[in-house]
Amino acid sequence: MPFRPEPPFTHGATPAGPIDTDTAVLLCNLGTPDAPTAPALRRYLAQFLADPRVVEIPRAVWMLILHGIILRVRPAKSAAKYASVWMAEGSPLKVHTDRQAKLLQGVLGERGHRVRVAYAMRYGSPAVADQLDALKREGIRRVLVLPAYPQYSGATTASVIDAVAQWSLQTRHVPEWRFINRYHDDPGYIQALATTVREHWAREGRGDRLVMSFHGMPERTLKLGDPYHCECLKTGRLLAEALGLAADQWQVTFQSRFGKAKWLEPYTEPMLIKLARSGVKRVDLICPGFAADCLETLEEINQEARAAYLKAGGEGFAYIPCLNDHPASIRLLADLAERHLQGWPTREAAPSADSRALQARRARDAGAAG
Ligand SMILES: C=CC1=C(C)c2cc3[nH]c(cc4nc(cc5[nH]c(cc1n2)c(C)c5CCC(=O)O)C(CCC(=O)O)=C4C)c(C)c3C=C
Ligand SMILES: [Fe+2]
Ligand SMILES: [Fe+2]
Repeated sequence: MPFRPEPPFTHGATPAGPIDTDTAVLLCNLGTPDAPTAPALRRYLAQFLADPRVVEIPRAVWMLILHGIILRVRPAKSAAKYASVWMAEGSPLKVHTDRQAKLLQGVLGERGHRVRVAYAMRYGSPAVADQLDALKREGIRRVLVLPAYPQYSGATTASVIDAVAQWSLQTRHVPEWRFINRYHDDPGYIQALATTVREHWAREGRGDRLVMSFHGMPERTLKLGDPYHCECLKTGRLLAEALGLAADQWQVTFQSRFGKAKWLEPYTEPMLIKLARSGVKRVDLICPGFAADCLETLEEINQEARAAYLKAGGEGFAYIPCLNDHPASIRLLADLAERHLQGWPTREAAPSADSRALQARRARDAGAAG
């Protein structure tokens, strides 16, 4: 198999990127369509839903269902939903992730680290492989991969690792890698979530119940050993503890069911309807598993689930936004990165071509004198 062409290599040359460094942090999120249109959705869903990490049913059967039914029906429906949350600069997921990467670059710089921060999307653009190619062209030799998933799952975190591994398979000179697999119980993450809840309460008042809604997964993945469910529950418990909530003041639910199989329960929307019918008048809803607002939070929760709760008799529904570019969120990402960068020379100035040449001359002179 031919390898990707290597960028030209010159001994002693300084890295060619905007920062004189050979270390990068690659922030990776799920991905999103390029436009809120049926053709863009078809391209995006075809890539996303063909990932064997995402849909674990026999390939041949699934490809028939995917291409024969899902990609004919779903793109138009999903495009209309995306259109309802699209921002002037693009898809919310991409806009927030882009901002996170830029702010993270700034904070790590302020903390004295010379690192290049870039972001990539697992599906769609900017693709993981394209970003890794670009980083290599800038002279990057070490990459810390930070999947923007606090809770590990095979469908998300491991799929990002697959994309990096796939690129590695086609690359001659592979960088040094580090991966952050999870941060679901990281004190900084829990505190960042607690801060956004408290700020929300201070601004808008407090509901009767805090519902923590996580993206779902097929239930069988739990039985097959995926740690996702346990990590969601732990995040929920730690957040409730940080906020001093009693057992009847919070609960964890799972949203975004896809397909007909049983997914992790309780499902968010039916639970909200149940709460409304049982007399819980005001709920606050947070989605702790999403590092950035996206279709699943802005449309499915803040539009559809809100409407279902109010229709069932609820009187107040407050959606608490994802961490996005909140200062506590960027601090969290910087703390995570800093911890995992340890031992890599990000605090040393990368030697310039001149200083390397000087060192070489001194070594030569010392050799000649001795
Ligand atoms: C946060 C963690 C996520 C897990 C776990 C996850 C699993 C998962 N998702 C699907 C199917 C779909 N998800 C879709 C959107 C979507 N999913 C996540 C995150 C997780 N998914 C995000 C952040 C988003 C939003 C992307 C955006 O552009 O805003 C969609 C596409 C939208 C739609 O057509 O409804 C699908 C489909 C499966 C099958 C799965 C686990 C097996
Ligand atoms: Fe999803
Ligand atoms: Fe959804």
